[in-house]
Amino acid sequence: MTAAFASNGRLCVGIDPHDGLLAAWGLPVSASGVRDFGLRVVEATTGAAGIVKPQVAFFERFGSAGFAALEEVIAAARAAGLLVIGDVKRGEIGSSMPGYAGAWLEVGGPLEVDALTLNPYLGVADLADTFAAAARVGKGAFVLAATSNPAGASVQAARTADGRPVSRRVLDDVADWNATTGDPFGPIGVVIGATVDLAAAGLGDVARPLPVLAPGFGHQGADTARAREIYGNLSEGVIVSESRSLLSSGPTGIAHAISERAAEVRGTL
Ligand SMILES: O=C(O)c1cc(=O)[nH]c(=O)n1[C@@H]1O[C@H](COP(=O)(O)O)[C@@H](O)[C@H]1O
Repeated sequence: MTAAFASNGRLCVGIDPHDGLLAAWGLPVSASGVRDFGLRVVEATTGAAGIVKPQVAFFERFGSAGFAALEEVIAAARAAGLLVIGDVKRGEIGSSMPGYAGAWLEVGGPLEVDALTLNPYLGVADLADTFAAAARVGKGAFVLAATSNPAGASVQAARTADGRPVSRRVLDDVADWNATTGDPFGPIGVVIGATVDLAAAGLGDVARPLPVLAPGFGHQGADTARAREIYGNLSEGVIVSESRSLLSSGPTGIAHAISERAAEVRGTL
């Protein structure tokens, strides 16, 4: 992860082709529209930032044509040297997880990404084989711990039997798993929204560093300039992720917007 930060930086550009953005970019709300949108974002990111995160939901809605579009976008990003985080938010009982691991982590597979987002609602232990599958091929995953949406706290701030909030238990389980690999700083990270009050979520005093995918900046209200202040101890692992705040610059303005934000992230983190 340290090497990835050095080569690809710590700004992640979200590829979220909302209907309104497609219209603003002069693209149809269709599989070809999301394909062209994704390819243009990849082109704009190349040379300006090093990580992209396609939001699979916006592709999946077009069925097989949407997945074909996503395959093209992922392939173009990887060919350009960008790291790709598949925002798929998958999570299943352990016996079904190999299906997802095969889909997103298999080397040479059509949807191969460098890391994917995982939902721990069925228990972090049932994700462990997927963590191992990722680690074996030099990939990673980000497990939802404290999400940026206000509704998330209703579950994530609840206390587990030992008194820890769910969000803290998820983070601790991920950090414990990383420790077994001999590389405590990854390969598995957590998602913590920048809109979250870390102290209230039981995350204010984490002593072990780990990768943190950090959405919630820009459109959802958090200020990128405050990233270090928001994440405190966890700042060393933070990847700032922004979608609409960059994508709304339009096809002609986005490359410049990404460059500026990347410089801001470098200066802040
Ligand atoms: O896993 C994510 O990326 C994610 C987690 C979270 O807690 N909050 C969150 O907004 N996201 C994703 O990050 C993106 C945020 O987009 P913007 O609000 O437009 O920057 C969306 O694709 C969300 O699904």
